[in-house]
Amino acid sequence: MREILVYAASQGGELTKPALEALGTGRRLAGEAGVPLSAVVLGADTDGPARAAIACGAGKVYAARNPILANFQPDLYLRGLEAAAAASGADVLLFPGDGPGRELAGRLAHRLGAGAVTEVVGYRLDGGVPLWVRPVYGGKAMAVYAPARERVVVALRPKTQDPAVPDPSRQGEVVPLAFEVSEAEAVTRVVEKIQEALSGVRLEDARVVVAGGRGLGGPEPFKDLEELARILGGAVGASRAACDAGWVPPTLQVGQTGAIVAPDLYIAIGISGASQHLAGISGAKTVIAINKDPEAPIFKRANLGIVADYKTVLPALTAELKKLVGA
Ligand SMILES: Cc1cc2nc3c(=O)[nH]c(=O)nc-3n(C[C@H](O)[C@H](O)[C@H](O)COP(=O)(O)OP(=O)(O)OC[C@H]3O[C@@H](n4cnc5c(N)ncnc54)[C@H](O)[C@@H]3O)c2cc1C
Repeated sequence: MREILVYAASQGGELTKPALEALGTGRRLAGEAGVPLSAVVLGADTDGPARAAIACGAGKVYAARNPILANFQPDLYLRGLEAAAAASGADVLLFPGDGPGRELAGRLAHRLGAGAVTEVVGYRLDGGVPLWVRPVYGGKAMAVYAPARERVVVALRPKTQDPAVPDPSRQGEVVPLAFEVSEAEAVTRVVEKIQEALSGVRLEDARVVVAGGRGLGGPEPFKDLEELARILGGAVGASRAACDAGWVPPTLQVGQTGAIVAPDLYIAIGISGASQHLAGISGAKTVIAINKDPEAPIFKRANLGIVADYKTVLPALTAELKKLVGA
C-alpha cells in the first residue's frame, strides 16, 4: 500500500458522520501501515471541510471546488473524485458507505478499473496489504477480500467504525484540483428536493430504538411504540415485513436493506429476528426482545428476552416507565 485517500463527504460545510468514520479508519490503517493519509473534499466551498479533514488526520487534502458541485450530483462529483485519484496516486480509496458514498464508490472503481468492496466492517493487514472484511449471506458469515487489482475502492458500512477525533492543531496541505466539469455531463438532474418531516430523534442517531414487526398485527400498535419511544427519548423502527405491509413508512425499516442502527438499547417487539433484520442492529449494545414464540431467533441476539404476547407486556412496561420518568 502506497497511500490512502478518503472521500471526506460534507453537508452544509461539515463532514458527515460516515465521512468521520471513514477518516477514523483511514487514520488507523495509515498509522499501522506507515503510509500517508490524504482526503478529497468536493463542493462549492471546500474550506471548512478541508480544515476538518486535516484536523481528522489527513496530511494532504485535495479540494475539488466548483459552484456546480453545491448539491450532490453523482455524475459531476465523479469528475472531482477522478481528478483527486489521479493527483494523489493513492492505491486505497476509502468511502463512507452511506447511500451517496456507495454509489460513488462503485462508479469510481469502474472508471479507474479498480476493485470495489462495499459494506466493509473491518480490515486486517497481511504483509502490509489490507484485506477487507464484510458480512455475507445476510450477516450469517464474514468474507475476507484480498485486492486483485493495483487499486481498490472500499465503502465502509456506517456505524461500524470509530469516527476520527478532530484535533484542530493538526497541520496539513490543501491542494486545489484543476478539473473540468460542466452541467452537461450530468445524465440526471435534481428536479425537486423534499425534506422529510421528522418529529423527535432520527432513527440512525437514536440511543434508544423501539422497533415493531409483523407480530404487532397492524399499524395501530405502532402508536403505542411511539409513546414508549417518546418516554425513552428514542425513535421508532420496524422490520421490513411491517414496512412492506404499509403499516409504517419504509424509512423506518431497520436491517440489511434499511437503516443500520447502533443504539444503546434496541427493543424488538413482535420481530422474529431474521438475519437480514439482525444485520441492521449488529452495533446495538443491549437488545430486549418481546416475542410470544420462545424459539424465535431474536432471542439468540437478545440480552433480555420476554416470551409473551406484546399486548400484555407493552402497556405494563409503558406504565412503569412513565412512573419512573414522571411522564
Ligand atoms: C434480500 C432481503 C433483504 C431483506 N432486508 C430486510 C431488512 O432490511 N430488514 C428486515 O427487517 N427484513 C428484511 N428482510 C426480510 C426478512 O427476511 C424477514 O422476512 C423480516 O425481517 C420478517 O419481519 P418480522 O420479524 O416482522 O416478521 P415475522 O418473521 O413474521 O415475525 C413476526 C414475529 O412476531 C411474533 N409475534 C406474533 N404475534 C405476536 C404477539 N402478539 N406478541 C409478541 N410476538 C408476536 C412471532 O412469533 C414472530 O416471531 C429481507 C429479506 C431479503 C430476502
